[in-house]
Amino acid sequence: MRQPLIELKGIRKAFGENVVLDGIDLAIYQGESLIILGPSGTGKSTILRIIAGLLKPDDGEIWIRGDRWEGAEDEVTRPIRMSMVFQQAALFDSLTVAENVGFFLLQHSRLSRKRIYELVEEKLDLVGLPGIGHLYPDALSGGMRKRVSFARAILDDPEDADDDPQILLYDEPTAGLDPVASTVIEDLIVELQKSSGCETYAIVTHQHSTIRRTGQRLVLFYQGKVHWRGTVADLETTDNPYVVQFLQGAIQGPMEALGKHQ
Ligand SMILES: Nc1ncnc2c1ncn2[C@@H]1O[C@H](COP(=O)(O)OP(=O)(O)OP(=O)(O)O)[C@@H](O)[C@H]1O
Repeated sequence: MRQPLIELKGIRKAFGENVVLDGIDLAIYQGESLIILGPSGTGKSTILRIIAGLLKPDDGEIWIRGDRWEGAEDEVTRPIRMSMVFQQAALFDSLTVAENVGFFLLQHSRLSRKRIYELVEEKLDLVGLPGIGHLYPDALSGGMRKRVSFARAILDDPEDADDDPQILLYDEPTAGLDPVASTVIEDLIVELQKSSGCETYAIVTHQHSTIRRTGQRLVLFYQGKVHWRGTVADLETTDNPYVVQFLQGAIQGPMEALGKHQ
């Protein structure tokens, strides 16, 4: 059987009395796009932050390429580079677009500033925003800000092979965007899988178009547990009551319309 790039086993996380993840098993395989879906407040962003090493689980194991990973908060021992695109584009308003995209390399790499800005321009071109490096974020639309944050996520140091992102994690990449802007972002996600050098990604979303256009394998979370696993094609045929309710947006069903965490 294929070995997952990342595998989570029995992950548990509570905030005070609020048990958000209750024994989650999840695998991400090389080259796939995994969609984590489910209603609000069910721990989707929390699991992404645990995968990214931004949050430690209370219990459970994280395996990377078959080795147990214990140093979730220890950058030095991280055996894999992941990039995360946050729900809010999380750009610094006081920096130009180019400074935002190049931020990490400007701080940490030995590349010249000229070279970094060339790389920044290449990535801006890749996300369909050539020539906007001199602008400040407040001059951009929400969709453009998202695309800038994608450019930042895929920027790496070409002279440092260890710096290449191997997994991209997207937290609700199309939230708050109109249908046309969502389509642009969804196309970009699919395009980046082919052209950015990082072919593996996980996306948290509850937008139906994003699920269908960018997803391959899906897991459905509800109240801290996985209630369904399948493929995009399976969405058409499954009679799993959680999936049916989710797709129909129905109030009736196993998921509370307004759960205590929503
Ligand atoms: N740092 C934190 N401290 C306390 N509670 C938190 C923290 N982070 C998340 N939570 C709680 O954990 C639960 C799950 O949050 P999470 O953001 O993972 O859900 P989600 O499924 O991504 O929701 P949404 O779709 O609305 O973004 C919520 O009840 C949230 O309030």
